[in-house]
Amino acid sequence: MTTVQYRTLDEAHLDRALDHADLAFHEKTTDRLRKQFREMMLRCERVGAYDGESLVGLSVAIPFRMSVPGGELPAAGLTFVSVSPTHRRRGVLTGLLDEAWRRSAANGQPVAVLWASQDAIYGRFGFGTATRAYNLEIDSTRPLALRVTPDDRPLRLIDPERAPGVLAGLHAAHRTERAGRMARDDVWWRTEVLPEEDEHERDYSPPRVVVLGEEAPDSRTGGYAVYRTRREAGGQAVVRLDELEAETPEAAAALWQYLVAVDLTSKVRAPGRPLDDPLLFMAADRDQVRVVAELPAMWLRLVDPAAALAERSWAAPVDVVLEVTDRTLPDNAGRYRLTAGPGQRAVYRPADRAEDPPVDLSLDMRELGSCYLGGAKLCRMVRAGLVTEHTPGAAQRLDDALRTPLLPHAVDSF
Ligand SMILES: CC(=O)SCCNC(=O)CCNC(=O)[C@H](O)C(C)(C)COP(=O)(O)OP(=O)(O)OC[C@H]1O[C@@H](n2cnc3c(N)ncnc32)[C@H](O)[C@@H]1OP(=O)(O)O
Repeated sequence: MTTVQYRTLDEAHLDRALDHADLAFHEKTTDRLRKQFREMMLRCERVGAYDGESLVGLSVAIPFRMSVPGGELPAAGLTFVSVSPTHRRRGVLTGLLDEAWRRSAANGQPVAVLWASQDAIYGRFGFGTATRAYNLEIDSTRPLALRVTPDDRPLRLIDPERAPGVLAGLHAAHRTERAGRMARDDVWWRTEVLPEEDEHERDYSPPRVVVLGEEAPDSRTGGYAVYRTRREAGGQAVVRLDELEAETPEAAAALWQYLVAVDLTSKVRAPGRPLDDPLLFMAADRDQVRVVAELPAMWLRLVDPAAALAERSWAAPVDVVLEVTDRTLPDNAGRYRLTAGPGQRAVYRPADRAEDPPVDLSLDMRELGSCYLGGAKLCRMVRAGLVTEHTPGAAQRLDDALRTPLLPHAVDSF
């Protein structure tokens, strides 16, 4: 019987780690990507699971700053989570995540986030689906019919090399409008948003970047879209939208109409859009703009719930006692009183005082993680039997307090 040890993945083992990840994810990573991943991993927390000298498991945590309602906080973005096929279902993932929690706490990251390869894996570890997304398809064989008059400023195609400098201002200004969005540095723009070749769909064109309006000194353009195209079997091409940001509804309308009007194309695919994408409301003909899938997007785990809850804003006053289960971080389980309100920093503390009222809601940490960014509703979880309401109206009161004007939306997958 061997014992697996968890320790920082040595810099000298980066290539072994990438071979291991290729094995687990059935990939053959190109030399260009290997170089990029090595550089990325050097900036991250890296945990290796070692059986003797063999690397049998890996997890990497990217240090993010993530928007939450009313602000932002440090988050650990887990990726490259993988266990060798020879060591699966022996608790290695469990060991890797235990180590990840310790490191998140040490690094002052009250939440961990990830994109799951399979829906069934992470709920048991206290992760809940915190953002969901629509995949949209637009019929572009005809002009896009909209109920909003598009901004008539000129559109410019710019060189992707220059794009980070031109787009970053608008992206940064709009990022905190929705919870779940990451701050980007120049490296992230170049390697994750604008790489020459798309890592997952290699037959798409290089990125095209279209910008609305004149170039402003503060790089706050009226809006921009990043997209790629691919010729389909029948001869026509498809436009795949990667990102669209706009100052105003009119600016968004101009960019959507541009994408639909690209010649020799018959469809715009817009994966990963927010569930309240303004396009869904401004479209004059919803037969032309169709939701083809709704998917879980980013998962979130409250590692330090008190710190995380204190960092977000609240839409209404709330004072509830929660009975929380947390199988994988048992120190977070128990009875807690949450007191919060507009303009007030939330207090989340053990409900162990004589004056504390009885439990209002019983739930698992997974459900609290789903609700944290304002995306999921406790009332619906009560109806689904996932949350028990002991005090009538308590779930609605907590939902009212957690509510955000726009739904959370994660753009950067990792
Ligand atoms: C954020 C990301 O990087 S997502 C990518 C995740 N990685 C992959 O999909 C790569 C291929 N798969 C793997 O590497 C591994 O199978 C992993 C990482 C998914 C699981 O690793 P393991 O070491 O086998 O998991 P471990 O033994 O700790 O399992 C813990 C629990 O999760 C369950 N579990 C593990 N994987 C799965 C799965 N794919 N589906 C359902 N349940 C699972 C186990 O049954 C176990 O349940 P239990 O606590 O009730 O006994």
